[in-house]
Order: sequence, then structure tokens, then C-alpha cells
Amino acid sequence: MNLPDRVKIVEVGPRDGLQNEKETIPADVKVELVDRLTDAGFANIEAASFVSPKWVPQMATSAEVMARIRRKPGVVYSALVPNMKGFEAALAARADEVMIFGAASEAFSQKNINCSIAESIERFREVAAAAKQHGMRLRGSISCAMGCPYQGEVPVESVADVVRRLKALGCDEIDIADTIGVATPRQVQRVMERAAAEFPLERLSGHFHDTYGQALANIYASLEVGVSIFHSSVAGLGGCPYAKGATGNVSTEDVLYMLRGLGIETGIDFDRVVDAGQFISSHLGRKAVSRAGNAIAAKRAA
Ligand SMILES: CC(C)(COP(=O)([O-])OP(=O)([O-])OC[C@H]1O[C@@H](n2cnc3c(N)ncnc32)[C@H](O)[C@@H]1OP(=O)([O-])[O-])[C@@H](O)C(=O)NCCC(=O)NCCSC(=O)C[C@@](C)(O)CC(=O)[O-]
Repeated sequence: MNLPDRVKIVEVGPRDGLQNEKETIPADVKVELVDRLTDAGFANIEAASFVSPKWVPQMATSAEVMARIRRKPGVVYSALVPNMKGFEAALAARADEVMIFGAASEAFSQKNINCSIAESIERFREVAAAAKQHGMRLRGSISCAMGCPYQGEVPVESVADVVRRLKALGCDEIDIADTIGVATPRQVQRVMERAAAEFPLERLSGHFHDTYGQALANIYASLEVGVSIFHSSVAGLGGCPYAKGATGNVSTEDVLYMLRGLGIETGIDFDRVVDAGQFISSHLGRKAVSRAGNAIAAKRAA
């Protein structure tokens, strides 16, 4: 089977990864993390989230972080926005891309953004129009595309329906997210193929959490059907505040190690990502949740 020659990795650690941390992480540390990831060669870094600080307090420093990061021309620095208030903040912070985030599960939509799927699409309509007007990239994320912590199974047609609605809003890219990391490879292929019937495959991405240890297998399964954009989190940071028990995103170090072995180009410096993973893990006072990252660190120490 032919796999893509090149893959885009969207590094989501500074946003998806850190948003769930209980202790407030100083802006200095967040800025240094983003700068290290920029130096490692990522073309797209999710750096901020302009949501209600009452709902997700860890992201309250997003404007400061965006103001202080060292931007490299050509790199897309993304910000999550749930509504126009978030959009205005992202615009002021000079985000290159805004990310609207819906769900394929009604129950999760209510818990995460306090409205139904249909209501969320209505809120996003205004955000999408504003993003286009300001020449910003627009990304749409679909949480719980393969299982929901409240509803359980999620029909593939619910995913297809949200893909259609986000496409109609003009999304440049659509993320298919396994928020709670329950999916397995064949299921992933079915969902990706169904989504690709609604939206160009080359602009669909896979966003996998690793709760059940399936994320790398799910990425490989996605590569087999031609997906070439993946999200991952340095040091395996993360977990969703509205998906209790879900672990972080698949670790970037593990994904890069696998892709390198497969001969798939990413343009990213693996060693610098390992350094960034060790940096943030030492700040958080725990080991990275990355087999490859920790293996390289142990080898270096020896
Ligand atoms: C959507 C809302 C705001 C609705 O929350 P709400 O309470 O229904 O909204 P509201 O309009 O009634 O506003 C309530 C208060 O929040 C303020 N507010 C309102 N909007 C903003 C804003 N943008 N920025 C700052 N403040 C805001 C607003 O001004 C008001 O302040 P108050 O008058 O009480 O002082 C809320 O539910 C929220 O912020 N949710 C955030 C949820 C979140 O961030 N979840 C995690 C990210 S999703 C994720 O991680 C999954 C993903 C994408 O990675 C993919 C995957 O793995 O699934």
C-alpha cells in the first residue's frame, strides 16, 4: 500500500497539551516551549486558546504568550476560538489561523461549549466570515468523532454531517478527533473514508489521543487511506477538561520516530523535539509521556 511521502504535523502541545494542567504554568515557560517548537521546524503550532477563562483557566495567558513568542515567517500559529469574543482576541493577538471546534456528539457539545451542535455551527458562522474577511486560515475540529465519554458510540453519519457543515462554513482544514482515544484502526479508516467523501482528503487531519494505546496504530491506518496531516503533542502532554480520564495526544516524538522509520518526510528536527519534550516535562516535574522521547533522553544520559 502506498503511504504519503510527506506529512504535516500540527504541534498541539502548547494548547491542547497544556490546557488541562491544574497548576498555572507561567507565560515564560509557554513562550519558551513555543519558541523551541518553532526552532524544531513545525509549520503549524497550536499556541493559544481564546475561550472563557472561567471554563479553562490555564489558557488565560494566551494573549501574553502570542505577544511574546518569536515568530518565524511561514509558520502558522493557531488559536482556538469558540465565538466572536474569542475571534476578536485571536485577531488582536495576530493568530494566523483560528480554529472553531464542534463535536459529532450532542452530549459532548453541551458539556464542552454549552450549546447544541446546531447552535455551535450558528456561532461559528460569524467567526468563519470574520476569519475570511481578515485573510486568516480557518480550521474546524470535530471532537468525539469516534466515541464520546457521555454518549458512547458516535455514528459515522454524525461525523459526515458535521464535516458537511464545517465545509459549508469555508474551513481550510478539518480535524477528525478521537477525543478520548478509544478508536481502533479499522474504525478510523471507516470514519476517514466517510469524511473524505464530503471533504478533500488532503485537507483532513487525524487528531488522536492515546488513552487506550491505539494512537500510533490509528495514524498508520489513516496513512493507509491517504491522510497526510496529523496532530500530536510534545511529551504526550494533554487531556481534555471535558473528557475525564482521557490522556494526552499521541506524543510528537513517537509519531516522528515512526514516520522517520517509514521514510516519510516531515521537515522537523527530531532531536530538538526531544529537547522540547524534556524541557516541558522537567518544568511540570514528571516524565514525558513519550516512549521515543524518554528512550532518547535515557540514551543521551548514558
Ligand atoms: C464557549 C463558551 C464561552 C460558552 O460559555 P457560556 O457560559 O455558555 O457563554 P456566555 O456567552 O454566556 O459567556 C459566559 C462568560 O464567559 C465570557 N466569555 C465568553 N466567551 C469568551 C471568550 N471567547 N473569551 C473570554 N471570555 C469569554 C463571557 O464574557 C461571560 O463572562 P461573564 O459575563 O460571566 O464575566 C464556554 O463554554 C467555553 O469557553 N468553553 C471552552 C471549552 C474549551 O476550551 N474546551 C477545551 C477545548 S476543545 C478540545 O480540547 C478538543 C480538541 C479541539 O482539542 C479536539 C479533541 O481532542 O476533541
